[in-house]
Amino acid sequence: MFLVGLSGGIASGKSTVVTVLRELGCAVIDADVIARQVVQPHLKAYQQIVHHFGTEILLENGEINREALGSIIFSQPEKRQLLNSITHPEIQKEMLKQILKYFVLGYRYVILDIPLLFETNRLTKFMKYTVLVYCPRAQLSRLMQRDGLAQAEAEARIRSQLPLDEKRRFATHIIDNSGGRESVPAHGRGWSWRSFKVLSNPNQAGIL
Ligand SMILES: CC(C)(COP(=O)(O)OP(=O)(O)OC[C@H]1O[C@@H](n2cnc3c(N)ncnc32)[C@H](O)[C@@H]1O)[C@@H](O)C(=O)NCCC(=O)NCCS
Ligand SMILES: Nc1ncnc2c1ncn2[C@@H]1O[C@H](COP(=O)(O)OP(=O)(O)OP(=O)(O)O)[C@@H](O)[C@H]1O
Repeated sequence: MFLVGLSGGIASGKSTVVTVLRELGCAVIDADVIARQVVQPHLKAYQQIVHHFGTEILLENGEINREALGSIIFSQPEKRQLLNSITHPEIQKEMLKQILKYFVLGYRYVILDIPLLFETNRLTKFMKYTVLVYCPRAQLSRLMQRDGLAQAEAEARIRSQLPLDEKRRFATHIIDNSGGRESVPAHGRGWSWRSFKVLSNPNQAGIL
């Protein structure tokens, strides 16, 4: 079995690409989904977050207030580092379990959607390919629109990650997601594999 790492900047279109890959029958493991699961009340990461960030970052029902935690960690690098050190080991353990599940099910390729793949560089050595979803020009406006953020907040989130052009140097394959939805042929929810332009794909058939 081969692992394929899929990454990109915040709001560059990873989930949109993943929707299409899932429709094509690919096995996809989503780190953002797992990141939500591992901070459910009373799990280890939850307890550590409350210990370090205080009960002010909790909602009334005891769950983590993601908006409040986000506004702390995207503006304070040392707090971001702290949150990463709490959550990443738990996320990686759960990813490993899911990889094993797909291995047992007989999948030849498993796609790992990991926003911080290139920042957490040590994971890339396990990947057969690394794919970057790339859309530098539209990223800021898509992020502001999707999350209802002011420009300064959206820019802080983008700055909390490696610049797209640096990530680009590490990726074996690049998917250009600059094209708008209107350029996409009517299909399903409006997306198809043809929506995206693969810029460098020596082995595209191998991925799919
Ligand atoms: C800060 C949190 C609470 C914000 O939650 P929210 O629901 O608003 O955003 P969501 O989780 O959907 O993440 C959206 C995007 O933000 C970016 N992002 C998330 N965490 C980080 C981080 N620690 N550093 C840089 N970018 C990040 C990613 O591009 C991600 O796709 C949440 O992202 C979190 O718990 N992050 C720490 C865990 C983590 O590193 N997740 C990324 C996957 S490994
Ligand atoms: N080609 C496109 N044309 C227009 N809008 C797009 C395109 N691709 C994605 N979007 C929109 O941009 C926003 C960000 O896309 P998406 O959520 O897929 O990004 P992401 O990389 O998964 O984000 P995150 O890092 O926050 O998880 C969404 O609102 C999505 O609908």
